[in-house]
Amino acid sequence: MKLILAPMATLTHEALRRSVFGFGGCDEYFTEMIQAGTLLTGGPFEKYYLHTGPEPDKIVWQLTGAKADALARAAELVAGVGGVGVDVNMGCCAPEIVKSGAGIAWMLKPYAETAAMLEGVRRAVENAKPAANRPAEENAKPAANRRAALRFSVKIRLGDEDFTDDRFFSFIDMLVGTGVRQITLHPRTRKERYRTPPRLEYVRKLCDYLNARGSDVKVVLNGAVCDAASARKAYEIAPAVDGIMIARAAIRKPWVFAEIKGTAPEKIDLLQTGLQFIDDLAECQPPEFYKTRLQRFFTYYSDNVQFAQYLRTQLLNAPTLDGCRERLAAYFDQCPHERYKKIAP
Ligand SMILES: Cc1cc2nc3c(=O)[nH]c(=O)nc-3n(C[C@H](O)[C@H](O)[C@H](O)COP(=O)(O)O)c2cc1C
Repeated sequence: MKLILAPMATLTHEALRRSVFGFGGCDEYFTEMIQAGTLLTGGPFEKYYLHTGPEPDKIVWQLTGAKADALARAAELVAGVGGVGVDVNMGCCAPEIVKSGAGIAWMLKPYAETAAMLEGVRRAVENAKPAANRPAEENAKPAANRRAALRFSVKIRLGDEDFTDDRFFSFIDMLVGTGVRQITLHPRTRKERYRTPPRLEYVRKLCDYLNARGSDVKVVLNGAVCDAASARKAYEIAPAVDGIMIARAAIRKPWVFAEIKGTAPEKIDLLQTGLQFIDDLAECQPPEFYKTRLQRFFTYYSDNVQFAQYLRTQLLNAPTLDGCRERLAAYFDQCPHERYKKIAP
């Protein structure tokens, strides 16, 4: 069973992937959602969304957008860069995204419209040409020997508040009909956001439903997995899943995948891990993004210490990367016993 880093806007960029990789990595890394329209118009920061390090062959591009045509063209572009797959975000509930017609809005539109968008993206992924920045050896191979086309997938929720099993599974029928190869289910409704526990039994129902129809579409479970015990429990609920996807816990603990695999070190140096993240951020992101990316990361990462709120406030108000480094070091100078976090075997 695969362990997968979830897509998280402003969080799952190369610096965070390097942190995860530093503890042994995971099986696939979803990028943060990439705005299809903006990617195509080629803004000054778009190149940063196309970083693939540190494990380019494990990248899954996640796209968001309200326009079918832009999504298809962006899919062709990212698929040309390489990686494992291209995913369409159909679960984001942020009001501005939904209002624009993207994210979960695709679960609420007439099926014909959503199916047409998905078919366009699938064709684009299948037809993508290798880009100039693919390794020359790959491009030189005869077409038949080149890497297979990237996988085409979607990430969804259960739907809107009035969702019913019938409606959910007829939506799944539509997805399968478009040639989707993998479905990640975050089993909450639009309004539930993160308030109620995810209904993981729906992941099992989805596996059973597809299995009963002889479908080979893969299912990935996402929601509230944060350590080995919760991963085990999730897997017991839905043993036919192909993978477990982790979002917030991977920011709090970039070692969470190692923890689940039983390969984490006995103790984690919280200072060194935090400093390394800041160094990687400086290398992988433009200065204009430092502040928001630092804030997002340390909002979660600070949970590792006793005075989390104090550390968070200190770091969120640090004016520069150096200021952030100094404040992080100062915290562990004051609380040296907190620097090393023990990982339960
Ligand atoms: C800060 C933040 C940003 C997110 N951005 C995205 C995104 O870009 N695309 C997406 O499909 N889901 C996004 N999500 C949802 C997560 O991928 C995931 O579905 C959700 O957090 C539940 O998983 P978890 O319980 O492991 O955190 C985001 C979640 C958070 C907290």
